[in-house]
Amino acid sequence: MDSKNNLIVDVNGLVKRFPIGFSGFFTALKGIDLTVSEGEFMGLVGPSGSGKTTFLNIIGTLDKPSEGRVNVLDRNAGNLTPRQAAQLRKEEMGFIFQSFNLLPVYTVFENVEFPLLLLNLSYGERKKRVMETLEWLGLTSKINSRPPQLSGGECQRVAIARAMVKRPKLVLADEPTANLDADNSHRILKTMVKLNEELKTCFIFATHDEKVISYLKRIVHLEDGRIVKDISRQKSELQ
Ligand SMILES: Nc1ncnc2c1ncn2[C@@H]1O[C@H](COP(=O)(O)OP(=O)(O)OP(=O)(O)O)[C@@H](O)[C@H]1O
Repeated sequence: MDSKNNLIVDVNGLVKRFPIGFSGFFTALKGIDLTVSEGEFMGLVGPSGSGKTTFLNIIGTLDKPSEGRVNVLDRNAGNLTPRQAAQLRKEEMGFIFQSFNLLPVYTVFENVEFPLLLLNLSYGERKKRVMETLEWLGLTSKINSRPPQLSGGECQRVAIARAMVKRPKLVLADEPTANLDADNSHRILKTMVKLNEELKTCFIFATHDEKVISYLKRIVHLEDGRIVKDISRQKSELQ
């Protein structure tokens, strides 16, 4: 099989510079090469300021490379117009953030349904997908609750449901356990492993949380804007 066919992310010579002051630049990513294949469960790991979020944002088409080629889901991310990037995100990617980003006045059902409204599916199809996804996440009894009535762990499970409901090939998760206690962290991580294994969804994390790291099948270490180690692990080495 041609391995190019199942690449979700293909990055070559990525450099990211941010303008600072009047004429200066800060170089956050200093020449990154990386490929990620379908169904991986991997993380960008490294100290604060090493470039994890910057890299994740570029993979997620939320920011553009300064130099280099970044292919995501067979598109050249550097050449997408804002409209094309938004289309790619809404159709093929899921995002999970540390702050959950749920809509507080809407119910759990409505929060999870939201990405499907952007895809013009019928109500019947939306309802079927939302209910199925809430069942995977163990949230069926909470469909009519609103985020302020939920615990942090439940809110993050709603956020995972919202990211998964359109069955994206790629989910990007930036410090998804930062606001959770240890029990809830393990619970949502186990859920994500299960979704990765059953649906073959590719997960890319940005994290320095040891709990998250203990579940990763591949760890890409960043230091000062460069990849310094890329380690794949056997199932027996994982949580
Ligand atoms: N918009 C920006 N303008 C200037 N510098 C930036 C900008 N965004 C990020 N940086 C700098 O780029 C470097 C990498 O930041 P990034 O947020 O990617 O790190 P990180 O590894 O995710 O850190 P953390 O774990 O603390 O979230 C940091 O030194 C940061 O200050």
